[in-house]
Amino acid sequence: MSNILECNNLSKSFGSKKALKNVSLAIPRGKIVGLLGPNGSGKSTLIKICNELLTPSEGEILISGQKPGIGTKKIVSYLPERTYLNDWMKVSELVSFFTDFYEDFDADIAYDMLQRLSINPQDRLKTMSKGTKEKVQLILVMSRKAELYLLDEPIGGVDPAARDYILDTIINNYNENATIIISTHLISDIEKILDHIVFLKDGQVFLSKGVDEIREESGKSVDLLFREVFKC
Ligand SMILES: Nc1ncnc2c1ncn2[C@@H]1O[C@H](COP(=O)(O)OP(=O)(O)OP(=O)(O)O)[C@@H](O)[C@H]1O
Repeated sequence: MSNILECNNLSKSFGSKKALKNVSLAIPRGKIVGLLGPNGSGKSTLIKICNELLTPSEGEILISGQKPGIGTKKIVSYLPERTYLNDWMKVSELVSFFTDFYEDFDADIAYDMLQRLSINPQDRLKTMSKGTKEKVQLILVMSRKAELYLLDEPIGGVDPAARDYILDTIINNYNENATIIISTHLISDIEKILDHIVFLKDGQVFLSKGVDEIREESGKSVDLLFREVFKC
């Protein structure tokens, strides 16, 4: 089967600023991938190109063999770095909205995860703390049966005690043939669930490798390797 994501010599410029430079990547299906890099290294730019929010300056990106567009929106579930949901809505209304909007949305899974995380579906988003809003958004995104999940900074506002629980909930609810790409700075929290990592440095791929391979070759955790590679 084809790779879920392929970038071929992908570049993106904003004026004279090159946010991505000749990025070539192949991400197979069924993996949990950490898209890691310091501030400004191009992570969100890459994710936005996957979602057609930005267009490449050069090169191409293919999702399941297709350029980003209507076809790929059906198979990609995207959690943006900033919330886009109407915060006057109740969680139950958001679940209905997603049910109407996405054919692959499973409301039962969403309600099950909400219950496990003790979130009342009758609460309005605007009355919730930042971390709880993040949980709701993540639950909505992960309740689709997508082929590719793109999560841009999913758990930054969630307290450390709840992070593991959320990660477990995600892992137990998603389809094993799907791929999850997670952009995050919380590497130590998330590395136990990662199969593969991509390090971006100044808009270029510095490293793209299996996590087990990294540990075997270097004897280091991903978190430690990141701190060494990107030492200020
Ligand atoms: N709309 C834009 N206009 C101009 N420059 C931009 C724009 N969006 C991003 N950039 C620049 O592109 C580079 C990559 O930004 P990007 O947001 O992709 O980084 P990131 O790795 O997601 O960073 P962070 O970890 O801080 O979220 C940065 O230098 C940023 O300033």
